[in-house]
Amino acid sequence: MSSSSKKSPLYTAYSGSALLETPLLNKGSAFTADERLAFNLAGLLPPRYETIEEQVSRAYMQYKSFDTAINKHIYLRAIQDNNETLFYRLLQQHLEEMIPIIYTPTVGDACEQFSDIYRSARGLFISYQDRHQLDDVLRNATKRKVKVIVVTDGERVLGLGDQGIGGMGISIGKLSLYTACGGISPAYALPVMLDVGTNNEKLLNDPMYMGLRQKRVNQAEYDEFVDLFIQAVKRRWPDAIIQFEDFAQPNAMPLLQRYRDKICCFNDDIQGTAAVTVGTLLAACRSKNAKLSEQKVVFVGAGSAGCGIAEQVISQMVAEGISEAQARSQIYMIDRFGLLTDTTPGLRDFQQALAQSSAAITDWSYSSEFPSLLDVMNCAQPGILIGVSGQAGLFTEPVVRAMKKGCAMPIIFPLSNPSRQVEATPEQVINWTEGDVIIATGSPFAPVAYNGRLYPIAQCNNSYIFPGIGLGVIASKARLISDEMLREASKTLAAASPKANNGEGGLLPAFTELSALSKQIAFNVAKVAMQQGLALELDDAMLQQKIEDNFWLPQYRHYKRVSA
Ligand SMILES: NC(=O)c1ccc[n+]([C@@H]2O[C@H](COP(=O)([O-])OP(=O)(O)OC[C@H]3O[C@@H](n4cnc5c(N)ncnc54)[C@H](O)[C@@H]3O)[C@@H](O)[C@H]2O)c1
Ligand SMILES: O=C(O)C[C@H](O)C(=O)O
Ligand SMILES: [Mg+2]
Repeated sequence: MSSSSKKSPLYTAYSGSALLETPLLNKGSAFTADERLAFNLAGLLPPRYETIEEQVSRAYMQYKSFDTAINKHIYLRAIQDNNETLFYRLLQQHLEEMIPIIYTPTVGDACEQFSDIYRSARGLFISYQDRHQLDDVLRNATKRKVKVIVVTDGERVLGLGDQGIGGMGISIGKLSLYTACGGISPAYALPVMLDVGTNNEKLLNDPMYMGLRQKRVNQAEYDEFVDLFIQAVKRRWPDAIIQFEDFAQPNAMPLLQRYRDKICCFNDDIQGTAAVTVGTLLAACRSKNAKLSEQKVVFVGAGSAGCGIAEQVISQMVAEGISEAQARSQIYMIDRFGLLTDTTPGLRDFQQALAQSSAAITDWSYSSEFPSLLDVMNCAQPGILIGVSGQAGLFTEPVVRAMKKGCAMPIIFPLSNPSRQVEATPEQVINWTEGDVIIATGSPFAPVAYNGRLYPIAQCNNSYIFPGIGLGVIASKARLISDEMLREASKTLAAASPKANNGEGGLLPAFTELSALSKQIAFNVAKVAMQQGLALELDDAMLQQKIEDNFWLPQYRHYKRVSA
């Protein structure tokens, strides 16, 4: 790849130090002699003209000099805030090495330490106090033509609970993947943090904490604020995709239900997670010649992710030919107090439809009020176990061994993030099942050597889904994101599984394949959107062309000057 793209020149009114301080435009030492003259840069840069490849070499050398993941993260974020093209070029060249640094697990530390490691502004911090001037706030965004917004209120960041303003780290991380893996130009990507306070006492008492120093506002105030935000976005960027990220359980589903038919939005933790998990389950079932509809599925954590996945699993089982009632009878949701049944008090409405009938478990033996995870393993003998509890260590040795007794090749997905919240490590699961297991985790884990075999560990993370959905929506100008579009993303992912296709290799494609996979997801998802009348009518060649045209690559463009 050359360091300057063949694209037409970009006209800009910026010059001098303002140009160097604009991360979307800054090329640093790669500004050519002509550009340095035209843009008043003489003397502001070391004299040697460098290619982007040379800049990447230096940046990588510096990156390597940091020995902790968080310091590497801070370093990469500094490059992002200084020169976005260089940041994405560096990432493109070292994707597998750097994704765990800009995304899970390190992004979890970055959220927890957000105020301590804060260096410079990015995105929009919209506090409750700004609620009557939201149009002004949105007008201040450095990005003018926003197409994707990742918004959080920081109340449930990964499995780390309420991180207040630190949630901004996750919005930034998700959008970095939109660009690195889905080709969405960084010029179109806006991270947003809605600061309504925090209930995290540690943060409230931390003198460094940069967010509103108050408890979270009450529900009525919250709902009104979020609605004002959504309406302001609709006025400013009517076609933008809004991705809800890491909202806590009481708000995640209600917000999705309130807005999903009105604006182009989705909840990543409910729908993105469901899409990636069903896709990975389909691949896992196919690789052992089984059908998903034949399986009993146990979830540990009946929250946004667990219930979102469970509903999609049920849809998939029905699509395979069993009745909905039968499919529901094969789902076991376990939360803090054990199995959810129709006698469990205080269930949320989205949990109720997933509760087991107490009549179905009358012949089970268990000692507490509701069956525990171990009871469910012994009595239901499931083929699939999914962890989305955010609680480390819940898949204990007795639990995994009990599961193995009832199933020759269990499918076990401890999906909680970041790595330290995982329900069991891959190494433990492989040891306790004597290697007869299909495993995927939410955060990255190194391959595990067991009995002379090396087990690659698939990362079942919604990052396989959202970049492609975003690209497909942008290319086809889809108005909404439907369940059918998400199901299509699952199918596309499952079809790309090396293990299911060839009997060996990873359960999911490597992250280095993500750009190609995202284009495929974009294409298939856009076709479904068109069939549903939700998008532009394009023939296949035109759609393909739109996807390519919208796929931004980290290459410098030539600049020409316009007068201010
Ligand atoms: N891999 C992925 O792509 C992915 C996507 C989304 C969420 N997640 C992870 O899943 C976890 C949960 O996310 P969520 O959005 O569903 O959160 P959530 O808060 O909505 O749900 C978590 C649920 O776990 C339950 N729980 C807590 N302790 C438990 C215990 N000891 N036993 C059983 N259940 C228990 C809680 O009561 C809650 O209902 C997080 O760690 C998150 O990082 C992973
Ligand atoms: O952020 C991730 O890595 C996945 C998911 O959205 C989560 O909340 O854990
Ligand atoms: Mg999330």
